[in-house]
Amino acid sequence: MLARRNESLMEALDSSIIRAQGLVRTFGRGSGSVTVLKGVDLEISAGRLIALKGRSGSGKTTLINLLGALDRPTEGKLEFDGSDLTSLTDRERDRIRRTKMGLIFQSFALFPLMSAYENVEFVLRVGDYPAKERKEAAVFALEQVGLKARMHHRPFELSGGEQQRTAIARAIAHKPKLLLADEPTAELDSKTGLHIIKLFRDLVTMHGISVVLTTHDPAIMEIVDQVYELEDGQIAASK
Ligand SMILES: Nc1ncnc2c1ncn2[C@@H]1O[C@H](COP(=O)(O)OP(=O)(O)OP(=O)(O)O)[C@@H](O)[C@H]1O
Repeated sequence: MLARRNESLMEALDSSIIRAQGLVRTFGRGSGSVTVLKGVDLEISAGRLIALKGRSGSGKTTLINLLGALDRPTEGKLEFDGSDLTSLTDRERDRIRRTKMGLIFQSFALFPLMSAYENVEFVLRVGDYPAKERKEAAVFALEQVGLKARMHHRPFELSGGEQQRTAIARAIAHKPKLLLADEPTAELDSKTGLHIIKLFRDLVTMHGISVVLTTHDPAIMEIVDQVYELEDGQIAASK
């Protein structure tokens, strides 16, 4: 029994959560158009902590938006957890994003008048979770990010690191398979930023979540499993 469970865990870790082939993203039309991604190939296994780097304007956010089904590629194939994201309707893509992905942004984007707990619970409410499950899931997520003791505080009463922890709790409360984080440490000092990355590492290790984050910070690149660099619209593994 245990052996079988280990086997299925290994299979889960071996399988790809993201498969991108020849992703192209062009903005605008005609002579004013700009092609930011020019054929990105990327395969990300389940249970990995991945950093995406590249100079400003290289297309990191553009790529994160494609992976998060917030935007569609101009050309190319993009599979998430076995589903071909390019062939789905907007509604189906929304459902996959809401149930299987968590998104985290640089600016935390918390509701200022709600406590940390209410911020997390509200998103579960929008996702139609039954009331009892919402409470348990919200408290569990806040516990995981080390914020249970402060969960009834509002964002302005929390430090930047605690606000980002709240945003992470909100992104993991529905137990997603993939977390996408666009410069999640940009507004934090470097020590707090490293704590946040260690939290991502724990989530990857304990729950097999995959995390793809963008960063400019070399210290963070040291900690992740793999760094990919965007250059001239294409991607190269650099660690
Ligand atoms: N909706 C859009 N319409 C037109 N151009 C866009 C659009 N979105 C992004 N771009 C352009 O695509 C390029 C890549 O932008 P993107 O935000 O993906 O870069 P980035 O690597 O995340 O940069 P930074 O590190 O500064 O955040 C930029 O030149 C940007 O102006």
